[in-house]
Amino acid sequence: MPKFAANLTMMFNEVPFLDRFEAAAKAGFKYVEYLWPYDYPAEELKAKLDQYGLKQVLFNTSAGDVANGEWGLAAIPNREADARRDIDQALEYALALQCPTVHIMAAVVPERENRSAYENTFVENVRYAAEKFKPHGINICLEALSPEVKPNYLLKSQFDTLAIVEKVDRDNVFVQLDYFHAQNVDGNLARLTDKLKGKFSHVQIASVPDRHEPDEGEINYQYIFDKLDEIGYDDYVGCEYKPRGDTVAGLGWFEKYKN
Ligand SMILES: O=C(O)[C@H](O)C(=O)CO
Ligand SMILES: [Mg+2]
Repeated sequence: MPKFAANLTMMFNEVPFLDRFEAAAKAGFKYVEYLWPYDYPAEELKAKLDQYGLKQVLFNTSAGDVANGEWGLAAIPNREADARRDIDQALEYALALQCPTVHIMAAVVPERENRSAYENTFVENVRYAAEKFKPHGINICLEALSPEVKPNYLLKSQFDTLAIVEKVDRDNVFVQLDYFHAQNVDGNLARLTDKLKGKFSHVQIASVPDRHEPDEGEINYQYIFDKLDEIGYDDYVGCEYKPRGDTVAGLGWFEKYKN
């Protein structure tokens, strides 16, 4: 049965971020993920995890200058120093939070830019991270984002991500399989899951088209959860969705899966 992680960036936003750990634990979650930890000292976040008996299972490297259109630095040519500083900071946080996986964000590729230069930069920066994280047993995930959410992001299809993972060729680098994006871009989710078996190590879920709870929309998540069990997937499933309304009121779907 999947191990569900509350996404504290998207869920429980009825309360301030630091109160969401308690809210998630009270709602029955044992695992959490969120996009970025860097606004808080790692010690403060670890104290919250310990206080409420939660395990951190994922966070991202920096998004960069979001106000100016950046969404990740690791693929931007000539920004390697910034990207590797962010990777080093992510390692510090992953160690402090005892977090097993870091999602390395790539970048938006502006129109008319040389796409292969971005891909090559990303491969080298991910290899740098893979080698720094390996001695600590920390994995890396790379994620495709649908153009509807993030136009011109380097990775669009799950197969773009798989191609980069294979080019990086390090055994602690995997696909982050976000079924919301996968349905928007690739579809054919059952066959896709079979094709990615063994190559993905973190899953995220949300309804399509509205990115709400997984109990609505065009994806039959019960079928997907059974599929994940069938292939022996025993990593985490991040609930990266915008609640329709009150977070707790929307957790009826979770009742039967409480870990
Ligand atoms: O947006 C997503 O689906 C990613 O998981 C993320 O955290 C940043 O793009
Ligand atoms: Mg995602």
